Amino acid sequence: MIESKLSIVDLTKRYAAGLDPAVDRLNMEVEEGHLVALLGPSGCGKTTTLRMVAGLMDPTAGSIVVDGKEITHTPVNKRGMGMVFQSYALFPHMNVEQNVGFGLQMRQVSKSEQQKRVASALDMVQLGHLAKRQPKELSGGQQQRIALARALVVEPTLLLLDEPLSNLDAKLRETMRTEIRSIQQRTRATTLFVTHDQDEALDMADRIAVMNGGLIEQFGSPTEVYERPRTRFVANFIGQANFLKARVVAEMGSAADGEIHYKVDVEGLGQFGAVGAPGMAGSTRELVIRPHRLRVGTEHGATDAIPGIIERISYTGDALSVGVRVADRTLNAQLLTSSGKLPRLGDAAYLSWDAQDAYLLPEAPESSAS
Ligand SMILES: Nc1ncnc2c1ncn2[C@@H]1O[C@H](COP(=O)(O)OP(=O)(O)OP(=O)(O)O)[C@@H](O)[C@H]1O
Repeated sequence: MIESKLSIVDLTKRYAAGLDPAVDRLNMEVEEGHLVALLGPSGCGKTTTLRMVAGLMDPTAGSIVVDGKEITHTPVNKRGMGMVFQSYALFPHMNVEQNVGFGLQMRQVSKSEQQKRVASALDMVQLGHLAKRQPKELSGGQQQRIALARALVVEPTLLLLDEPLSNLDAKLRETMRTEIRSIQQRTRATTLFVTHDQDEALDMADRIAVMNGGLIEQFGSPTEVYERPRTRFVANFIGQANFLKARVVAEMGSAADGEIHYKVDVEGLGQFGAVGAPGMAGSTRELVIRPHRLRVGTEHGATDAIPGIIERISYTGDALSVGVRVADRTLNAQLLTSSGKLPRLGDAAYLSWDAQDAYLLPEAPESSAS
């Protein structure tokens, strides 16, 4: 068994008696060298969790274990963690290299060693040429890179990043994503990364903890949380999804990865193929289909294609996002703009999908009457 770098056990934070806990018995195991994204909507407890791991805030209950040692109440400066918090801005009265070297100075590293390590940390974020600048002479993106160098230079056992890209424009965000990921992979620093941006999490993380109301709803690889969401919340929060309430009529055989291929009945639309966990026959579930997995035909080709009308089109550059009215609902689909003849409002459209792209959620729908 692989020993976790970081174990979070029943971690709870209640800001005041009578308030709901901001973090509610949260459990998580982080493997050495992994980048884990804490992802969730505003107020779900991401920053509170990160601050407790950092030692900036005392938990109400639960424990934090790093390398097998409990550190729940260890003071922040004894934890050996690197942090980039928004509230932890660069020191304004120190130049770039003094900022980056600060942690080493505190640890009484020799002057010559400090110089060497600061230079290499600045190289890592490709800002060696700005070593003598003051923070106010740097752009927002450069400041964030310096903050990252300052966190990395102490070779932290854990790197904690709280929305480190939040103040950057879209283009720089993307560049910095790649940069942080490649630095993290080079240094193998185990990293917790708070974000509310699903694309950032999917792109950067080895594992994603999808949080909701102080709890982790799902912990898994980007592919798992995207392809096999455990709950409607996860399916909705990560990417876009169509939900259809479906009666699971019969088992049709085994699918990949221990899943079962089912025939399902979607009220008003007919019977279709889908996949899900074993044991769902006879129940009512929600079917999740990602918009780009819906095929949109212009002719009634497939026998089980669902006829509809294009009622909304929006252009996103590479793709057209279309709303297709079928019976009493609208399904969202996506078409590549390079895929030939594009639909217009009011056109007839025929929707179909491959069984493996229609996933039955393990969680029962809120009201299971179909
Ligand atoms: N100092 C505080 N006192 C009381 N409640 C707080 C305090 N700080 C945060 N909270 C509450 O705790 C919950 C979790 O807050 P937290 O900042 O951890 O969320 P978050 O997921 O990081 O949100 P965001 O994405 O908006 O930063 C929220 O309901 C918030 O209002």
